[in-house]
Amino acid sequence: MSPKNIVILGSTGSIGMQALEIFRQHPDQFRVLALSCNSSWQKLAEQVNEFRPAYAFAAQKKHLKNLEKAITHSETTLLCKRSDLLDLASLDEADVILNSLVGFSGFAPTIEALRSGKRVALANKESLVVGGGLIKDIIGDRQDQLIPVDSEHSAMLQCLVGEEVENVEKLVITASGGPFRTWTKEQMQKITVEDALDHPNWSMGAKITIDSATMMNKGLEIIEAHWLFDIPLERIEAVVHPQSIIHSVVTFNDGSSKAQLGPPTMKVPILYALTYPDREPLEVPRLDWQQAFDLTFEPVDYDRFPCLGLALEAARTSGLAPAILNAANEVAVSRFLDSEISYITIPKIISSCLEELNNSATLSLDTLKNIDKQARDLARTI
Ligand SMILES: NC(=O)C1=CN([C@@H]2O[C@H](COP(=O)(O)OP(=O)(O)OC[C@H]3O[C@@H](n4cnc5c(N)ncnc54)[C@H](OP(=O)(O)O)[C@@H]3O)[C@@H](O)[C@H]2O)C=CC1
Ligand SMILES: CC(=O)[C@@H](O)[C@H](O)COP(=O)(O)O
Ligand SMILES: [Mn+2]
Repeated sequence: MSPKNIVILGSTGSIGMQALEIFRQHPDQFRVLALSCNSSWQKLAEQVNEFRPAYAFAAQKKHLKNLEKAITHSETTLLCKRSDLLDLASLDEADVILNSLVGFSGFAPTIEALRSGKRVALANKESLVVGGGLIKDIIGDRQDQLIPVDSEHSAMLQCLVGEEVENVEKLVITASGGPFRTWTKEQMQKITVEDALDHPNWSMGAKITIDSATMMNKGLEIIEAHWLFDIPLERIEAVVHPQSIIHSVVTFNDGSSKAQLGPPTMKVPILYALTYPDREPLEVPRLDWQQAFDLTFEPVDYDRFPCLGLALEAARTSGLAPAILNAANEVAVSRFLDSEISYITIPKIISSCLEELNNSATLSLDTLKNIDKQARDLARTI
């Protein structure tokens, strides 16, 4: 079989780099067609020198000269215009677009890739949060155009293979509970950036790590599951599972439940999304069933983690509310990472934006870009 041509949008991030590690294990199966970064030009240059893609994109133009100098061959065309990123998302030669951009920056590339008929391996959950309805309209019944990379959604997809969605009673999405699972409200007043970046089970980019610490991540993931699997919000529930070994559970209408398990590594869901519906061998740790280990479960505490409730409320409101939630969250997380606001201020900013901004409009790329900007501007001032 000829190798699959892969475009990685966000190759210098946590998901992008893990995808490249997989390609090192499978050099005959994947060909890197394009890579991209925002500002990490040195990392991108190293990747370009190793994988020799046809294209490389840096979102920040000021780094283009440095990038050019650091690249040791002439096989790669360097790009930096915003529209170039959209062109990469719809390259004729591409078999799969791995969207591992973070935040709203990943939304337009998802739309562009899907509109041009490409298969998207989607790590960028924010795409479905802000514009799930729009995305569903584009793909129609071509469900296999959009394959989740997110570990819980990959787990659900693996449980759903061979099943009818009509027979699904409930999706149970597991949450590690993050670094503050056992902290009291009083302790949570004094959370530092370092505390919040210390995820117990996963090593990820800064934004999603803070989302896990506030449990906004689970709210975003419930919305993501709702659009991916066409299951009403009230039939999706979160449960805290501190070991992150069961990645999610699907319960069927005959009372049977299926779960997908494995030690926490994103390489499994990344590879599955790139090869779906097939599987390929992968060198990652296995569960050792001869060693005793505990799998425990706890209910979610909506009082200590208000971001989760805000996400569900925005999802129920629908319209532009999830896009407002997302933009306000991105700004609040970035301000927290810059030590400008405290951890407990994050949900307050999001809540104010949801209250103050008008959430009714027809969903389109333009209305979503417009509300994203409005919510960001407001969130910066609170
Ligand atoms: N990491 C994980 O284990 C998991 C991640 N996800 C999801 O995957 C997505 C990526 O996460 P993760 O890899 O952790 O994120 P990272 O922050 O590690 O990487 C993000 C990537 O996007 C690039 N980027 C950031 N902003 C822009 C922009 N404005 N324009 C163009 N490129 C940009 C970054 O470039 P640069 O390096 O130059 O900044 C980097 O390549 C997120 O949506 C996250 O929620 C889902 C499940 C697990
Ligand atoms: C690895 C992955 O998919 C993350 O989204 C992870 O789930 C984050 O951990 P939490 O369960 O703490 O949100
Ligand atoms: Mn996840």
